[in-house]
Amino acid sequence: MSDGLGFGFGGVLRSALEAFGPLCVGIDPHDFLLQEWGLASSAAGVREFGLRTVEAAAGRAGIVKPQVAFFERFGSAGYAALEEVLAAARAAGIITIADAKRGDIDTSLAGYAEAWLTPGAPLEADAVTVNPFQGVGSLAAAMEYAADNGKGMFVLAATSNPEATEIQTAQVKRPDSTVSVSRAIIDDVSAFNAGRIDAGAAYAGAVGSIGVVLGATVDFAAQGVDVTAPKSPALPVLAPGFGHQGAQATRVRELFGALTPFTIVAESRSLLQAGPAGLAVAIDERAAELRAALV
Ligand SMILES: O=C(O)c1cc(=O)[nH]c(=O)n1[C@@H]1O[C@H](COP(=O)(O)O)[C@@H](O)[C@H]1O
Repeated sequence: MSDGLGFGFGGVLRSALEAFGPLCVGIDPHDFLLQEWGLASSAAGVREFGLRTVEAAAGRAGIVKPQVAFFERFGSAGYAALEEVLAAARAAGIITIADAKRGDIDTSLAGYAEAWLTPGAPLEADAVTVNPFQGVGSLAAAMEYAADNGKGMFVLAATSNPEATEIQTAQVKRPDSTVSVSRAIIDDVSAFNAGRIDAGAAYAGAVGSIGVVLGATVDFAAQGVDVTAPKSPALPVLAPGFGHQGAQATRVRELFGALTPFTIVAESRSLLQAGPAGLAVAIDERAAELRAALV
């Protein structure tokens, strides 16, 4: 399968963004939300929560992001619930990002890539979040696997939580410069995407299969992250931190600058707290606000 030229995950993402705008509905069945929704804190509860969220998102948002942790706490029954939620989203034509934040040495990470990104696998998603603490190089084989299968990955680079600043602003020596850890991760992912495009086949509209996670609460300038120049191929950005964590979705262009066209605006609690009866309206309202802000 080709990628980066509009046929792989980058192409799928581009179509979803064109059709629905950048809103990604997080599926985070916290206990307080299960209670508010009148659901049990159980595998059956998270299953129902996930399926109802997919139903509300269908035709309103192009992307959902189930937070694997909230399903995993119920063991195999929780995973069975997650499989159903992922399948329902796929059947509804919604892009799925499994928020599993996996990281390990390359051979073990390959197992995770197989679990989440193999077409037909029980936990098949369109993309998975990964943690580069063991080095972006440890992700290389998995990134190739993703791209070969028309799938995507989002590599944590500048995360939304305040505790991350110390490690992510640490300086890394590169041949020509010294850059922050966040910047180094973004550069490495961008280099991977560029390398997947055949030499001489540069295509102005290409979108990479591998993206980065950049939290909307981060001060990018202070963290050495450059959002002033577009990447080629375009770099998909998963941007949590909107809504409950304080960033305003309507400020997406101001915050993400040249990266805005492929920035995914992810919100979980701020939408989900509308409850099962109000969720569809909440998604419609946020999607419309975003479309208006991006005109
Ligand atoms: O990878 C993520 O999605 C992620 C990265 C990050 O830097 N910060 C962050 O909050 N997240 C996830 O995004 C979601 C945010 O949820 P809300 O704060 O309720 O919108 C949670 O599932 C987090 O695990």
